Amino acid sequence: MEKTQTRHGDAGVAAGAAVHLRGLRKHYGDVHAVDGVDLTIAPGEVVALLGPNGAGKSTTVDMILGLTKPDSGSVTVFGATPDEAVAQGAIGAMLQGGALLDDLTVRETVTMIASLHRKPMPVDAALRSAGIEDIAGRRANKLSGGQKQRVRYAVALVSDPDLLVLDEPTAAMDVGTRREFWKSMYTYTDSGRTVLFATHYLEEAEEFADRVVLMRGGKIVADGSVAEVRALQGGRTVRAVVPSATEPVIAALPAITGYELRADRVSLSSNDSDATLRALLARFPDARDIEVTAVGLEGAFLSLTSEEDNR
Ligand SMILES: Nc1ncnc2c1ncn2[C@@H]1O[C@H](COP(=O)(O)OP(=O)(O)OP(=O)(O)O)[C@@H](O)[C@H]1O
Repeated sequence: MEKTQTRHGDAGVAAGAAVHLRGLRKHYGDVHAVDGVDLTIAPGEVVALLGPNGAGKSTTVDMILGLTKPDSGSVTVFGATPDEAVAQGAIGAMLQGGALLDDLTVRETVTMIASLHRKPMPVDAALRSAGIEDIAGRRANKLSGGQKQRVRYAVALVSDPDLLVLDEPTAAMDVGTRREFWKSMYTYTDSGRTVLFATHYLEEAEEFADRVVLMRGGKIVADGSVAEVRALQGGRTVRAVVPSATEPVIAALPAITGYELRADRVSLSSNDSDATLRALLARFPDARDIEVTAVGLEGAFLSLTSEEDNR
């Protein structure tokens, strides 16, 4: 829970934060795209922004980058306005479908962007980090979707920014390319830089983020470490093969919040897996291949983003 800040205290927090959003709002007619977001990201944090389609992630990202002006509320990036932070090269951004110039090669594209910045990293270092040295001579119109994404990543990186903001960075990448991409991100975050990325891939958030911010209907509905957000949706899943299972008995097992019975396979959602498992074994001694797993981030995501809008 965030504490109420005094004017002076809030200014102090804002100055020390990588990203500081306070009372941020953006409405389009009746659509409350972002509806009162408070968020402070400390330098060095790797934060995943999650939420279903239309939750307000891109609009939030656009306001952090100064591409969209809020209706009300404030945004600071390392204590400066977004425009100042961008001008200083402090923010690198990789946006969904950011345009690339078809006639330029990959190297020319990255070199051109580097020339716009005061203290860029060497172009070769950016190409290497993005894993695109081997296609440096290729024109943008000859690249696959995943390769284009990596060029956008090199473009975001070349100013050597302290904050990287990535909107669905791996959307067009295959599984192998995604792995490579995140490996390169590790190198970047190891040096203490800050990353905010919006994603639809929960496993990416689970694996790479220190912190998960879950949005729904323009508001933040959960914010914490992966383990904390997962724990908001307590409970476990008990799976077993139960040849003699019958639906009425399964449905009456203690502590279950849901069940599925397919042929002889039983899957039980439980908020006390010990009690459920004991009763299952007592009723069905032939139960075998038993598995108890914690509800993943996906379970928390689904439950937190699909509840009725009653907040
Ligand atoms: N320029 C705009 N004009 C009107 N409505 C907009 C505009 N931009 C966004 N919206 C609306 O604001 C809401 C939030 O959109 P936003 O793109 O921020 O969501 P998102 O969480 O990024 O979704 P997705 O996962 O689909 O990218 C949506 O209902 C969207 O239709």
